[in-house]
Amino acid sequence: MTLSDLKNAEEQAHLLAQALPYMQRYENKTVVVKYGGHAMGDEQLGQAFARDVALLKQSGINPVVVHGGGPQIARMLKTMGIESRFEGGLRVTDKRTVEIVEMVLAGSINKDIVRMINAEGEWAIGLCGKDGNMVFAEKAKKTVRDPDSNIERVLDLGFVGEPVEVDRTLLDLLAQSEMIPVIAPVAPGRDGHTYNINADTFAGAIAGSLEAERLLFLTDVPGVLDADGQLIEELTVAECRELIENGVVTGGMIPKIETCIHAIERGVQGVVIVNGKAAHSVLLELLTSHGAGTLIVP
Ligand SMILES: Nc1ncnc2c1ncn2[C@@H]1O[C@H](COP(=O)(O)OP(=O)(O)O)[C@@H](O)[C@H]1O
Ligand SMILES: CC(=O)N[C@@H](CCC(=O)OP(=O)(O)O)C(=O)O
Repeated sequence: MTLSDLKNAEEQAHLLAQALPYMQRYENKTVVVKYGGHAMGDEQLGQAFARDVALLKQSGINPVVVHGGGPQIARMLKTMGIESRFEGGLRVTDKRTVEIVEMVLAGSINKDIVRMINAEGEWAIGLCGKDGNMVFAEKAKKTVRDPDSNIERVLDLGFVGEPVEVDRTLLDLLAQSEMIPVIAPVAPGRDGHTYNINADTFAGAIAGSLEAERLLFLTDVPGVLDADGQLIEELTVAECRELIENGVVTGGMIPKIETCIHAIERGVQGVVIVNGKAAHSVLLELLTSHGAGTLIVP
């Protein structure tokens, strides 16, 4: 059952009673929600997501939204006639591409999410890593192993960054205020360049710095799927590594899983990958006994 299905006060009271222990558990705690580009696009679902975020804040929880926008960037690049390709789940980003990435992520998508949360009566504030010196990045140093020769090769991904410094000052201030931060994964380097950071990686860095109680990934699949396409409800870090190595996890799921592993190793209490295409997946995951998706544990 979703909140929108509720028809009468009795049902609402029942649901509230069920949610109360969970609300108390997360009270004054930080929950980082990574809203993936594939989970976006439908206005009603987007508004349901915004309502969930607003409800968390109203319940005394500290929600921090980090968003992606891969498909939206792809559309804009196509319109502008710019070719784009991925290596190991990351977009190879040249100078022109990083400008479009910043425009789409820190511009239109960020402000659209802010608009939707504000429409729920809250005060969202749209940011990226540049604001308040929040995040500094370095050029990503990624390698891939050639499956035939087993030789490791360094990838030059251009202006793809990895977050190397996170300053939580601004986010701590916002946590004590009415504001809900909505953050785009773009950050400057100390070298003066702007870097495109995978939104999962960025969300992991923010969650780690804030010592978040939970990190939730909203994507377009029910969770991590096995080789037969069945949902895996719980995974250990070792099992995650195995799934990447044997090729069951590919594409955009690779940075997501890698982020989960890092986040767990840095002390984030729980990491969950859920279906952002199901209405109110954030509330259902956090505030009901039937949490959905894949839970990653140490
Ligand atoms: N084993 C797997 N289980 C689930 N999804 C997978 C798996 N391997 C690859 N994927 C892909 O990962 C995608 C989610 O990552 P991504 O495209 O980056 O989404 P988002 O925009 O939400 O970050 C899924 O749509 C799916 O195509
Ligand atoms: C380096 C890199 O790949 N950056 C991503 C940033 C957006 C993103 O991660 O969006 P999703 O969460 O929707 O996939 C990109 O350019 O697509």
